[in-house]
Parts: sequence; C-alpha cells; structure tokens
Amino acid sequence: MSSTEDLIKEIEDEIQNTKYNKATSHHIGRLKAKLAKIKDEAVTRAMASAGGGEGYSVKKSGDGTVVLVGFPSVGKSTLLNKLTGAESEEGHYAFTTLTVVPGAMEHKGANIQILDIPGLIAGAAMGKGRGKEVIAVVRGADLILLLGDVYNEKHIDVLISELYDAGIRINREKPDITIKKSSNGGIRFNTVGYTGLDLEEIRAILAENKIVNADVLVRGKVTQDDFIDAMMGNRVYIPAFFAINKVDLVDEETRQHIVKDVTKRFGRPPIMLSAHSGYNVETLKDEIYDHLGFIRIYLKPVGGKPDMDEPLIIRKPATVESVCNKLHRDFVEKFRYSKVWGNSVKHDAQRVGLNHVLEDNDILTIVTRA
Ligand SMILES: Nc1nc2c(ncn2[C@@H]2O[C@H](COP(=O)(O)OP(=O)(O)OP(=O)(O)O)[C@@H](O)[C@H]2O)c(=O)[nH]1
Ligand SMILES: [K+]
Ligand SMILES: [Mg+2]
Repeated sequence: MSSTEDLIKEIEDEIQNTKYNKATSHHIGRLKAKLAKIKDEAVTRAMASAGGGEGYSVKKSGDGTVVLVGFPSVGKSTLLNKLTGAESEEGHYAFTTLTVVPGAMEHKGANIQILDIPGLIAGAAMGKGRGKEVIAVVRGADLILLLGDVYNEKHIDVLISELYDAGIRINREKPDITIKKSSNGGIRFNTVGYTGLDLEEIRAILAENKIVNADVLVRGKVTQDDFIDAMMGNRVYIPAFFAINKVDLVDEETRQHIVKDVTKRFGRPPIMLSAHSGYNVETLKDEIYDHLGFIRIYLKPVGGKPDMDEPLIIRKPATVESVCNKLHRDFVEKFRYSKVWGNSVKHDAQRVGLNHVLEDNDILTIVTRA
C-alpha cells in the first residue's frame, strides 16, 4: 500500500501526463475530484491530530475584519501596533506571537478590525506551526493582507498555496454552482449561459464523491476545479492584497526590483511598507478601506433632514435589508417600505423594498410599523 503522499503524487502525475480534450475531460475531472477528496481527508486527519483545543477564535467586530498573514517575523505585530495602537509583542525571533491579537483602526469613519496572528509556514494547511488556529482565523476574515518582507518576497506563493490547500480561494468570485442531492433520477444538469463543462464531466466528478442522483445548476463559465470546489462545499472566497515590509532596510534599486517581481508573478503591485518608520502606512489604510468595499449611507428620518455628518458605513453589496440588520434586529420584521435618494434609484424619493441594492452616498429613509 502506498502512503497518502505517494498516492497524491501518482494522481498528480497522471493528470499532468493526460492531454485535456473532449475524450479525456471526464477522466481528468474524475482524477481531480479524487485528488481533492484525498487531500481534504489528509487535512482533516492532520488537523484532528494537531491538538491545541478549539483554537482562539476572536469575535468579529466593527465594519469589517482584516487578517495579517505572513511568515514569522515579517513584522505583522509591529504593523498591527502601528495601525491600531494595539500592544502585540514584537520580537526578532520567529513565533513571537502565539495567539490572535485584535486591534481596531478608525479610518474615514469606518471601524476596521485588524487581526495579528502567528506566522504561517509551509505545511500550515496540514496543521504545521500554529496552522490549525491560523487557518481558522483566516477563513473567517473579510480581507487578507499577505505580508512579506524584503528578504522573503520570493516565497509569497508558499502562503498562497497553503491557503489554497486549506480551502481558501483568494481574489475569486464564488462560482455560481448549485448541487442538490436527490434520491433518484440520476444527474440532472441545467445551465444558464455557456458553462464550459459537459454532463459526462459532471457525472464523473460527482461519482467520485458517490453522488449519482442530483440536480445541478451552473450559471456562467466555470472550470472543473470550480465544480469540485462546489462539490466539496467547504471553500471560502476572500479578497486579498500584498504588502512588503521593512523597505527601510534596502536601497531604491532593490525596492524597484521587488515591486516588478511581485507584480509579474501575482498580477498586482505590492504596497512597499516600513512598519518601523511609518512609510506608506497611510496608503495601506486607504487600500484596506478600498478593498473592504465600504459605502456610505445617510439616514433620513421620516419628514426630517438626513444626517450628513455620520453616515452608516457598510460593505458592498449593501441592500436595504443589510442596513436594517445593522441598525436594529426588529427593523426587518417591522419593515414597511423605504425611500431612497441617490445613484441607486431612477428618481428621488423612490420607494424600494428590502432587496434593493444601495450605492455609495445614497440617502435612505426606512418606514416601519409602529
Ligand atoms: N527594519 C525594520 N524592522 C522591522 C520592521 N517591522 C518590524 N521589524 C522588526 O522585525 C522583527 C519582527 O517583527 P514582529 O512584529 O515581531 O514580526 P511578526 O511577523 O509579528 O513575527 P511573529 O509573531 O514571530 O510571526 C522585529 O525585530 C521588528 O522590530 C520595519 O519596518 N523595518
Ligand atoms: K517575531
Ligand atoms: Mg507577531
């Protein structure tokens, strides 16, 4: 019997060596599904034996939560302290931080929670280092800041691949795939628009997870990997961006080289930071705010003037319902209608319902039953 690692290698090699075409696509789909299943089981086993209780989940608070992900000693704690005034321990040795340390940052009226966590190392998805706890915290965040420093920017892909193995998909929309198991009737496959997968592939992938009866609905173009992700069901989709710390330690030429290299490999430039000197820390705050996708909604009481001084800060996509939920739990239940002035409506004072999607700077009146 080969070990799990050998088996994984074997399947990966076979996928590599099989040419993708109409005749082989379902076979490749089956192999990929098998691989995903074996890997997930290995992760689950490793995490179960990684010990260390329930981890140290921190309650989410504020208008959005950002987690600082990086190798040990890139300066996560130093940066948290700079951004929020928290007092997370800093040290020149790896694993100075052993738990989650939260901080709160006020920026442009938003109250943003920042989480400092232990360093992430290769094998984290399998529980190595503080992997189990770290991964659990990252999965719950609204935004990931991938932090490297000027000495290890080459290894950012290790962070990304550990997150990937842990079921975290960064900078991707969640594919629109619904798989509803049923008790008979085989696989019923419905599509909206060009999907890029055929029934044979879907059948082969689902069969690998012992699903032979299901209603499947796919909207838009998806890949086999997307479909396998949907089948596994435990994936999360989180936006992420890059920053490189400690730029005070290198010359301008090296900085430029790093920016070029990161841009080339990951499709977007990193923010070049010095948590020590504060260089670009204000820019980073702006980027965090922008990436969280906040909009401002001004509330206007019935018959009164809107409060233009204190907007409600909420993340996109924001519906009238999400505003109601943020204001008071009774609001949705007692909701009658609302009126909106601004970009999301055709005319001022337009009456809209709970599903209406609001835009930045809209003015909103909510009318409830007494
Ligand atoms: N030169 C320089 N050193 C920095 C900077 N930011 C942090 N450091 C130093 O780098 C070392 C590591 O900083 P930490 O904040 O402890 O790093 P960390 O990522 O939280 O480390 P772990 O918790 O161990 O994973 C400390 O000695 C810091 O003083 C910076 O911008 N420039
Ligand atoms: K450290
Ligand atoms: Mg730390």
